[in-house]
Amino acid sequence: MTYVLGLTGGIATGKSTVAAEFRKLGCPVVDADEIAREIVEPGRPALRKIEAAFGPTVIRPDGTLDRKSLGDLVFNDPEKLNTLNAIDHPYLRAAITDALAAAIATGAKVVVGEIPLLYETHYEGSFDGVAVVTLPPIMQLERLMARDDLTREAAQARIAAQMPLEEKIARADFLIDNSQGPAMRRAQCQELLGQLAG
Ligand SMILES: CC(C)(COP(=O)(O)OP(=O)(O)OC[C@H]1O[C@@H](n2cnc3c(N)ncnc32)[C@H](O)[C@@H]1O)[C@@H](O)C(=O)NCCC(=O)NCCS
Ligand SMILES: Nc1ncnc2c1ncn2[C@@H]1O[C@H](COP(=O)(O)OP(=O)(O)OP(=O)(O)O)[C@@H](O)[C@H]1O
Repeated sequence: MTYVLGLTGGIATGKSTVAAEFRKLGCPVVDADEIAREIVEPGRPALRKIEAAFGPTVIRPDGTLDRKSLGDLVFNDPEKLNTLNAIDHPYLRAAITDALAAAIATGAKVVVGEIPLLYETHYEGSFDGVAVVTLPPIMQLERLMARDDLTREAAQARIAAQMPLEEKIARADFLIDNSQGPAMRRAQCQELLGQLAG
């Protein structure tokens, strides 16, 4: 039996870094951010709907989505974010479900679904358990500002666009503390895998 583990957390708490660790340890990982980029490739229906809803300024001259421009719009306006979610999420859900089924079909003992909005979009039912990657709020803000070259205000707006990390922590089945270095991260992933696959 495969154990299907959901992996989530706040923005920039380190989900992708932790997912990379699980990959190294042999687990197939389904990455919702990657799938979210695929469903808005040129020619896809979601991209046409986004252009119709947000106008031509969110499309680059080469026909691809201008992610920075759309991000600036939606992360500063909850109504616009709702509009984007209503367009994207049905396509996302279908693609994530297919990708998880394919990963489970490999027969791996543990399959990981890295889903930033796992709780916000009620994906809990797709998983046997959920691990939340945690970080003190000040470190989350600093890592987000540094990684995406955002001002404090822009970073705070992105954090505020998600369910508070505290609430995700309260719902979690497992916690992975990413405030320390790679050795501690690896040890926690190994321990969790041992628990799940054992
Ligand atoms: C708005 C977009 C174009 C901004 O692109 P950008 O390259 O700047 O960010 P990226 O996609 O790498 O996302 C970075 C992080 O932002 C957060 N985030 C992304 N989308 C959302 C959202 N709809 N609501 C809240 N937080 C979000 C997540 O923590 C994600 O890991 C992009 O995030 C997007 O298309 N979002 C809608 C799709 C979605 O819901 N993705 C989340 C998958 S669960
Ligand atoms: N233990 C750590 N120590 C220092 N920096 C770290 C650590 N783990 C991750 N980072 C850095 O923090 C930033 C956020 O990490 P990562 O991109 O994995 O977060 P994420 O949760 O996947 O983000 P998003 O929600 O945007 O997808 C990155 O720049 C990453 O290199």
